[in-house]
Amino acid sequence: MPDAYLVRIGGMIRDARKHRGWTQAQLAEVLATSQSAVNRIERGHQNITLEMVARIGEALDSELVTLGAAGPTHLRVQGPTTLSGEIAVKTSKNAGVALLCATLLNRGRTTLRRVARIEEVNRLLEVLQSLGVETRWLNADGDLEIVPPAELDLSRIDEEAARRTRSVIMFLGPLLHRAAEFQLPYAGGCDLGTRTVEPHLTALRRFGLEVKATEGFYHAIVDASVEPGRPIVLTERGDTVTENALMAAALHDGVTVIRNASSNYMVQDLCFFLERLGVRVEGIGSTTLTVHGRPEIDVEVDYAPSEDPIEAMSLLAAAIVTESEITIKRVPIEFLEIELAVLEEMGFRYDRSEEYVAANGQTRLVDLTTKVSPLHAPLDKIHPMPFPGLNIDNLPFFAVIAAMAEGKTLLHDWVYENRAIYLTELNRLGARVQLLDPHRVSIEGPTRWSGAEIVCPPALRPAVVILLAMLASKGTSVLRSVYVINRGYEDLAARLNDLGASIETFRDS
Ligand SMILES: CC(=O)N[C@H]1[C@@H](OP(=O)(O)OP(=O)(O)OC[C@H]2O[C@@H](n3ccc(=O)[nH]c3=O)[C@H](O)[C@@H]2O)O[C@H](CO)[C@@H](O)[C@@H]1O
Ligand SMILES: C=C(OP(=O)(O)O)C(=O)O
Repeated sequence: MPDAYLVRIGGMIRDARKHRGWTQAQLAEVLATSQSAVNRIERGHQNITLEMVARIGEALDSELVTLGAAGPTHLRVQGPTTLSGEIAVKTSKNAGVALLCATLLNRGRTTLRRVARIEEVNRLLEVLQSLGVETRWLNADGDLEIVPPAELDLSRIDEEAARRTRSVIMFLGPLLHRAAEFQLPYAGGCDLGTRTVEPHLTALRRFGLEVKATEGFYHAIVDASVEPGRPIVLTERGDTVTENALMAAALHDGVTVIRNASSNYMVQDLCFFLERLGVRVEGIGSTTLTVHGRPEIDVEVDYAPSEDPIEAMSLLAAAIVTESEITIKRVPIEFLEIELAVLEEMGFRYDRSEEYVAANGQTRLVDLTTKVSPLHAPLDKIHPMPFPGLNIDNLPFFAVIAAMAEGKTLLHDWVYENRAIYLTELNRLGARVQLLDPHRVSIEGPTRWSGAEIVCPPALRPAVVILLAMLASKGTSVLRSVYVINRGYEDLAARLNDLGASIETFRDS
């Protein structure tokens, strides 16, 4: 079994080589070694000296190892670009983070397959490690092994990592069964305006959890004698609140009914995972979930979360803004149907393959091939709804799509206080986005995009939308401080480059 650090170094070398457009044989020739040696190095199957790392870095013109604290990363984009070829959608950030939290329910070893190697996952792994959980990447495919300690050390939680994620809030559900009293740092994440935690606290109170917010911490006290009894009715059909309630119910020795539950993709993946843990969940995919909990879970479990509908939507938007034909493989179609229906109404044409099943054995996937299509604005406004509506995280992509369409499109982002405001940054690239109020933008297309330098807004999806518009923009664009993109996308720049984009990653010297 290769060591995790060798796999990581191998992965970095493979990425840098692909970025250069070299084959393994070409790299081997420059290093005066064999193609099979390069193959072993990239798979983490060969011990590698520092000198070799330095030689490879030099050959690939890539800083594989940096000393000291690295500054923010930026992207330089040359446009306009036409994309071509195929790209496969990675597994979802939001199922990934829910499943990482859910591993805290299990005293046994959990293996998660093809987890997206994104910063949000990295931060949660740091938090888990700080509690004494052993985590290990098994290979370059993103298979991840998680082994909990006999007792979690909640006093040593990595605050800095925790505060950079929103998902740490989902530790509450599993932890309330493992400690009578504990503290969690306030959840952070994207700056989308105030995001409430009240629905989480209301739901978890039914399991005896009382939380006081003091000086940057949630101070939690658990009364284990409290049982949910009658059905838990969520005050919002939110995704993470549903997941928190599900995880609390999983270790509750009895049957818990959750009403007004989200039936979104990450919730479904969590339910399938809970079933693998031996927790029966009835009503998966509906808004009433009945959970048959177990007082103790100690199993060896292997699970493969499904593909990310938001990444699939991002890639559709990339094809549309660059007027390109690409094939997007492994699209979780059941979570993208409304988006595609709206796009069709706007004139978008595409081919879709027969359906096939994701590695979780449940989610239906297709391959989509985009066609260059003249678009027009839809007659009605575009607005998101909890699943099965148009996904809340997909709404921002309609800004860049609307900018390509003839006419005026109204987007109504009722969900987040700040997010629509960031879409006006597209104006710096030539778009005509008018902010009508903090939640509504009117976008007039088509657009003649031209390059500009923009600092990433502190929100994942709007930041990606700007990057996609840069692909279509004439000349050089610079997108500064892209951590926020790396929070939710693995190697996005390199993968777009594989489709023909020209994006260079750099740091301030
Ligand atoms: C880790 C994770 O899975 N994150 C997702 C999850 O975050 P999460 O579940 O944390 O979303 P929030 O609880 O912040 O909900 C998003 C916003 O929608 C509002 N709201 C939500 C449901 C509802 O029925 N009524 C209502 O008003 C909330 O008050 C909030 O302002 O769901 C969001 C909404 O799909 C997505 O943007 C996030 O990507
Ligand atoms: C808002 C998002 O994520 P998070 O809940 O992790 O902040 C998102 O994925 O767009």
